[in-house]
Amino acid sequence: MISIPEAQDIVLSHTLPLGAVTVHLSDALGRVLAEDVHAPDSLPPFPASIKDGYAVVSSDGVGEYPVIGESRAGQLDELPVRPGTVAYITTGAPVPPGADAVVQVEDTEVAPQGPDGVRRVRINKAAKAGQDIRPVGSDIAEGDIVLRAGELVGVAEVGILATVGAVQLKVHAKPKVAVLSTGDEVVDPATRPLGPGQIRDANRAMLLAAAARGGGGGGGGGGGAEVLDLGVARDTEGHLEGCVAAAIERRVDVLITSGGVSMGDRDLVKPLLARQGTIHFGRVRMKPGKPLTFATLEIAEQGGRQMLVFGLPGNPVSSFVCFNLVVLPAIRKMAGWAAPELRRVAARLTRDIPQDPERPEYHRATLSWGPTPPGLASPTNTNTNTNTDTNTNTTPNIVSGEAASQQQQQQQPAPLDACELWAHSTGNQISSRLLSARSANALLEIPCAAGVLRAGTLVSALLIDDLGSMPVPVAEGGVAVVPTTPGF
Ligand SMILES: Nc1nc2c(c(=O)[nH]1)N[C@H]1C(S)=C(S)[C@@H](COP(=O)(O)OP(=O)(O)OC[C@H]3O[C@@H](n4cnc5c(N)ncnc54)[C@H](O)[C@@H]3O)O[C@H]1N2
Ligand code: MOO
Repeated sequence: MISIPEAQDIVLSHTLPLGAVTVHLSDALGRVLAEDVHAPDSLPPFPASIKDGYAVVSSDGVGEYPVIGESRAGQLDELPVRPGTVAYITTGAPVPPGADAVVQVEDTEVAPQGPDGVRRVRINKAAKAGQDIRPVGSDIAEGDIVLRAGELVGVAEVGILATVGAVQLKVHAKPKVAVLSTGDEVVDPATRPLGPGQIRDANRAMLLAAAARGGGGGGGGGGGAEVLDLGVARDTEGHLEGCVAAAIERRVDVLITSGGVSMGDRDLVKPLLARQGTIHFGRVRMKPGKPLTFATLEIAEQGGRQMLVFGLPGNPVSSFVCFNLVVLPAIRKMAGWAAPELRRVAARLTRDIPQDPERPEYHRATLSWGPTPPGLASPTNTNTNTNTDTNTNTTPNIVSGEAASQQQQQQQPAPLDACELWAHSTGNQISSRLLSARSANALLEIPCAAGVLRAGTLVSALLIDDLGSMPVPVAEGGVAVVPTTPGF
């Protein structure tokens, strides 16, 4: 059996970024740019006022001046401001020729009109040359590369692209991903009541959602695959073969199957893949997901193009974990991500976690950031320890209820450096229990050993969702205990 890092390397070595396609700006979110984007002009394109006030000649200083005109945003007035005069100006408007500073309206007062009927203003504070003016190109200079090929388009990037007028963009194509469930017991989610021996198909809906979401940031926003639902293959060679043929015919880049990859006499996926292509691995040292299978099919009748096939184990949690660990990085690489691997952070366990003596485990957990949760003493070590014994370095003091509440009161407000990421286990980790993936934003990397990792131990965690929706720790009484920068 190979390890997960080996499996990931094999998968990525068979995965190539897809070619470029042109999309409209409105479809760019979550995509990876396939070319550099230049600014065709400067921003601001003219010297622009930062304030509502008066455009002045700075050397004039404090005094009363006639207001010889107005410059408003969107209206270019060519009136020159000569020494001894000022012009009214609004935020974002072009600074008229002759003026070299802006005095905000708060530093002025209306003065009595002159005998000529011209409005006058008193400037109460002398301005320095350049004050409250954004020079031409100070935000973006003409010709600047504002985004580079390989960059992921997020929300701010959409704004940047719009700013420079890039409405047609070259991005990497989205991979086409087909999802197929297998098994005679697996029936449509709409089935009610279930017949004897039946279970509803959880994997297909879940894997379609996971592939469509991709990895451009939790909660959607593109970046995922174009998905195709292939339904459920019955446990016959003929039907399974027909479903794989449908994936080929639809020219998908990736086929994800679930179920039928372990050792049963109806586990037909591996033999079929072996007949039609090359199986690169069929068992991985991991929990859950041991029978994870990866194959490539070369489609002769389609110019020898390659289709990746991931045979995920049928247990829903195994499918979920395997998708994140090996399929998602492949989808990301196809979509142009330069670093498609899951991101790793460190987090401390909030409770003891038993280890598996045979396989390293990807333990589903919800990470949250904050001070030490009630009941755990402040961490004193940064040691990841796999021993079974009660090592004092990794075993926090569990404080009494009263002491815990005193500690909680003292945590108002907690210092920033007393906060860190905490990993809350999702409970029973059996691979059939999909509720163990509920609200999980990380897979904890629990080493293979005959022991227990104690509460307070620091472990590595792979992010499978963004942290923007992580839970907010609250102290007893409902008070938020997440601190801010001192003085904020
Ligand atoms: N003799 C052995 N048996 C098993 C081994 C082994 O090494 N030796 N490995 C076990 C492990 S680990 C896993 S994981 C499973 C994976 O088995 P399969 O991929 O062949 O999956 P199935 O047998 O088809 O189904 C397993 C389980 O999941 C349910 N299932 C399947 N598809 C779906 C679906 N779309 N939605 C919801 N649930 C689904 C299915 O009913 C089974 O309960 O094999 C072990 N066996
Ligand atoms: O690997 Mo299986 O996914 O343990 O249940």
